[in-house]
Amino acid sequence: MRQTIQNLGRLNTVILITAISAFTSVLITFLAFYLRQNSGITSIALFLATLIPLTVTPLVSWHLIGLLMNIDKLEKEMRLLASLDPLTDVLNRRAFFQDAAQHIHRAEQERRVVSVIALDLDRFKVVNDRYGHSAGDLVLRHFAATIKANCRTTDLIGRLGGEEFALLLPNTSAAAAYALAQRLYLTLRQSVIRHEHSKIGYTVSVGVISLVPREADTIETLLNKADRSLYLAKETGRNCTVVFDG
Ligand SMILES: Nc1nc2c(ncn2[C@@H]2O[C@H](COP(=O)(O)OP(=O)(O)OP(=O)(O)O)[C@@H](O)[C@H]2O)c(=O)[nH]1
Repeated sequence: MRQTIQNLGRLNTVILITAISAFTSVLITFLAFYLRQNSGITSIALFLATLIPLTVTPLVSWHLIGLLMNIDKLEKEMRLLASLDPLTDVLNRRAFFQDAAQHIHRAEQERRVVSVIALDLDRFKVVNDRYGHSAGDLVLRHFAATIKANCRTTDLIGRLGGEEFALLLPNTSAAAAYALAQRLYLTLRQSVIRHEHSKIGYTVSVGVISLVPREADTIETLLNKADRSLYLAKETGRNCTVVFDG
C-alpha cells in the first residue's frame, strides 16, 4: 500500500480517493433511489445523504492537499539543508561527491570538458592559533563566499572537510579554470577580514585537472589528480595554482 502511494504520488492519491468517495456516494444514492419504494426512505434524506459526502469529501481533501504541499516544501528544505555544510553554506562532502559524479557521467556521454579543482587554505592552523577558532571560522566563511562570488551558478562548490574545498566546473577548460583561480587570488589580495581588533589576510593553494572524462574517470580519480597538483602547489611555496598535465 505504502509502495502504491509512493508510486502514485501523495497528491494524486488524495485526488483519487476523493474521486472514488464522490463516485461511491452518488452510486449508493442512485441505488437507494432505485430501491426506495419498499424501504420508506424519503427523497430529502436521500438528497442529504448525497449532498453531505459530496461537499465534505472535497473540503477534507482540499485541506489534506494543503498539508501535503507543506510537507513537500519542508521535505525539499530538509534535503537542501542535509546537503549543505552548516558553516559555509556550500555543499558538504557527501552531496558534492554525489552531484559531481552525475556531472562527470553527463560530460562523458556528451563528450564535454570538465574541470575539477582542489583548494586548500595555506597555513590555516596559524590563523586558528593566532586569532582563535572563531576567526578561523570567519575565514572559512569568507573563502566560501569568495568562491561563490567568482563562480557560475552551474558550478559545484563543496567543502570536503576542514580547510579543504573542491569545485567541479562543467564545460570549463584548463585555461578558464586557471583564470578562475587567478580571480580568487585577486579577490583575496584585496580582502581584509576584521576580527575583534585584528585584520586577517590569507592565501590558498590550488590544484586543477581538466579533461573530457572517459569511462574510468570518476570524481574520486579526478579529485585525486587535482590533489596531486595541489600538493605540488604547496611544495612550490603555496599561494599558487598547478594544473595537472598527466
Ligand atoms: N576554525 C576552524 N578550523 C578548522 C576547521 N576544520 C579544521 N580546522 C583547522 O584547520 C587546520 C588545518 O591545519 P593543517 O592541516 O595543518 O594545514 P595548514 O595549517 O593549512 O597547512 P598547509 O595546508 O600545509 O598550508 C587545523 O588547525 C584544524 O584545526 C573548522 O571548521 N573551523
